[in-house]
Amino acid sequence: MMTTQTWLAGSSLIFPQIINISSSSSSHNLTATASEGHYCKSGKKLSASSLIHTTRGRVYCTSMASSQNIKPKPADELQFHPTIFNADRQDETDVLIECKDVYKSFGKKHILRGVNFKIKHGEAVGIIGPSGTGKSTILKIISGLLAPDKVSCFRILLVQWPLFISFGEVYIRGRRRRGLISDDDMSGLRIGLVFQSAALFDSLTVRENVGFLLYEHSRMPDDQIQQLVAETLAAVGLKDVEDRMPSELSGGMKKRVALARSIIYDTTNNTIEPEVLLYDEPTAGLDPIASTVVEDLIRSVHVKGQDAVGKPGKIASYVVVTHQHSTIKRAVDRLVFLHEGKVVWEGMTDEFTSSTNPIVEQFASGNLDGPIQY
Ligand SMILES: Nc1ncnc2c1ncn2[C@@H]1O[C@H](COP(=O)(O)OP(=O)(O)OP(=O)(O)O)[C@@H](O)[C@H]1O
Repeated sequence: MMTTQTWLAGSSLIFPQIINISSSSSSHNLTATASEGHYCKSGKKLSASSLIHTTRGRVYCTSMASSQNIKPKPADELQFHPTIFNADRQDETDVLIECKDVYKSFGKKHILRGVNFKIKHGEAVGIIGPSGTGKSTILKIISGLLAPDKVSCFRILLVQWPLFISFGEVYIRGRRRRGLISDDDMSGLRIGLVFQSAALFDSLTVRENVGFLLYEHSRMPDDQIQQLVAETLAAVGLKDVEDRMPSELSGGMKKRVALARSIIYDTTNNTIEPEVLLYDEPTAGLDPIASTVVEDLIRSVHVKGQDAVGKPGKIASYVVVTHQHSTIKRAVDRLVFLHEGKVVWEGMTDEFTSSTNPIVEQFASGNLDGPIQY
């Protein structure tokens, strides 16, 4: 088991906090643990009931929820520009992430059984499907927290020579990811994973939490980080909270701080890479209004949206795993439906409720009768 502050060989992702992640694939074991006994650069002891896997690049495993200071706009006032998905006119150069025949089993449980889909630049994609079908698992595989299984087909050629064919891969900008998290595989794209649960370092201030990556791994001077933290907090509708401790924040504020932490980046780095955010059930457990606020916040940090201070968002594409109809309608443009470990339907959000696919129809209506059986 890896403990906190562990550097993964050759990795390019940073995990300020990961909750309840575990994996035992290949040589990398990722397990969420408490961060007791670990210190950040400033010498402060990190305390949180969460794990930190810190590596050089960045996947931000943070949290997300209601942003109480941002008032939701009515849907008809929102200026979103959905990416038109047209299978016939797909431009492969726009593809940021591709899951190609991805398999994943946990022991004898075969969860993913050949998952195929692509995420293009500018897209806002929802992954939906029945419970336990592997939605969170595919997010963890995309972010590099879990490795897909290698499935080998044993074939006997006519000459009786065995041929092994391996498949099940994630491609990041057309390059196959090797192993779990690797610098080579991830260069050119930053991927953030935003967990539903709050996961701030209790012993650090809001400023230190949001600027964690920059304080630890950039050469930016402190005053520049301080300014960037303030700007990023303003982007998610928070002001004058930098010096507060997480215990002094409401639950919704904590989750906004976590979102700020997931979108901050080193502005002195010449190569500004596009960023993809993966949200795992960001509106689960929220009341309808709080859900709307979060859905708009997700839109606002996207390149096609505007943040709380009117600046265009920076997230190139995002993927949301959700069960909430409101989130499906408001926060994403295209849907990927997973069932029994495979993509059984893809379509635009407005096609979801009119689909005649029996699986989608049953899911959309909540009917007990149909192909989905619990
Ligand atoms: N690390 C793990 N070890 C063993 N089993 C796991 C692990 N991670 C996930 N699973 C199992 O894989 C299955 C799929 O889990 P996953 O969380 O991906 O489903 P999901 O579609 O996101 O479900 P839900 O909609 O209920 O959140 C579940 O049966 C789960 O128990």
